[in-house]
Parts: sequence; C-alpha cells; structure tokens
Amino acid sequence: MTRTLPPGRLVIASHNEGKVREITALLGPHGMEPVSAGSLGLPEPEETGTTFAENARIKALASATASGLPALADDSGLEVAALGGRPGVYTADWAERQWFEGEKGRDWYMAMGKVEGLLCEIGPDADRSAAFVCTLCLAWPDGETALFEGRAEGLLVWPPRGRQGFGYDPVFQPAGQSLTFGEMAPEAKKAMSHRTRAFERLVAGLF
Ligand SMILES: O=P(O)(O)OP(=O)(O)OP(=O)(O)OC[C@H]1O[C@@H](n2cnc3c(O)ncnc32)[C@H](O)[C@@H]1O
Ligand SMILES: [Mg+2]
Repeated sequence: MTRTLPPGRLVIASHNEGKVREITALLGPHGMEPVSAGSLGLPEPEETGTTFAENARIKALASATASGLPALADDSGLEVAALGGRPGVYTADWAERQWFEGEKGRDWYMAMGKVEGLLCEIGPDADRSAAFVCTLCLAWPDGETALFEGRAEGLLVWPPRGRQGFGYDPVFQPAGQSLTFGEMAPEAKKAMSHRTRAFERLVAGLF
C-alpha cells in the first residue's frame, strides 16, 4: 500500500501522557524507538480541523517536519449516541469548556456528570450507547501521510468506576464487558481499544 516504516526513532506526536503510554506499548514489538513530542520540545499545534483525520494529520505533520523524523499522531474522542455523536472531535475541548472557562486543566468526570444529567433528563430508557474513536496519522518528514481509524463500541456508565487508564476510561464500559476501561488492567484495555484497532490497521498497512 504505502511505503514501509523502517525500524528506528518514531516521534509520538501527542502531549497526552496516557496516549503516549499506550502507543509506546503498541509499538513495543515492532522494533521502533518511540520518542515523545514533549521530550523533544516540539510545539503542540492548534487542532483546527473538524474531523479526527484532519486533526491527526495536523499533529503528525507538525512533529515530522519540526523533527525530521517520522511521527505518529492520535486524534480521538467519544461519540455519544444520545447527543448525536457529540462531543466527538471536540471531546478534549469540551471537558475544559463545560466547566473551567478560562482556566487550565481538564475535568473529565465533571464533563461526564453533565452528560449524565442530559441522559437522566431523557429518562430511564435513554440510549447509553457510545463509541470511542481513534484516528492515527503517520507522517514522514517529506509530508507524506497515512491514516488509520479504529472504533470501540460500548456504554456510558455513571458513577465513574476504576482508576486505570486516563481521560474518560472510568465512564466507558466496552460492549460485552462488565468492567469499564478504568477498571481494566492496561493489557485488557489494549486487547479491545479503539487505539489498538487503529494500530492493527497501521501494522497491516506499513510493517
Ligand atoms: O492532542 P494530544 O496531544 O494527542 O492529546 P489530547 O488529550 O488533546 O487528545 P485529543 O485532542 O485527541 O482529544 C482526545 C480526548 O478524548 C479522550 N480520550 C481519547 N482516547 C481515550 C481513551 O483511550 N481513554 C479515555 N479517554 C480518551 C482524551 O482524554 C481527550 O479528552
Ligand atoms: Mg489534543
């Protein structure tokens, strides 16, 4: 399909520690040397796209051109069925804006408390379906890019359960499971996550 990715240094173009940890674990068996954008002092570009793919491309290209190395970016989020797919591509902003206008810091549980409020207004039969979506973009320093998408379907739960993972993991229970991502060991989340599904496509296309 596209060109291959030879073993060597690969920038993880994310400033989210939880993502960097998961992507590092995914790359483990593939002979890559992951190095985070933060550790190289690379800037965090503005995410001006309106789709996961556009934002992933912006982030991957910014790191690849600034570092001269191939770079892998991840744009992801939660699509809530009862909210018509929101917050989607705005998942990170949304946690900030809902509750902390003008302040730094994100409080996902507070944002999800707001979602919970909306679901309660709809009533006990509210559709709790949600999906985590992840688009990975690999960019080469010459500007070529390749995109890969993965999804994990599930349910929103309240109250939050578990302290593993990051972000919205404690309020997301993947389909067919009794534990939330927040209650699962990292290996269990890795077996079924949106990020892993996108990564499997990347491996099929590039290695
Ligand atoms: O852009 P970078 O630097 O990669 O980091 P970010 O946290 O801003 O990442 P996004 O712009 O892609 O926003 C994704 C949002 O979705 C959340 N999210 C994505 N994947 C998740 C996962 O596996 N578990 C929990 N929350 C997740 C994440 O915490 C953010 O709030
Ligand atoms: Mg971001």
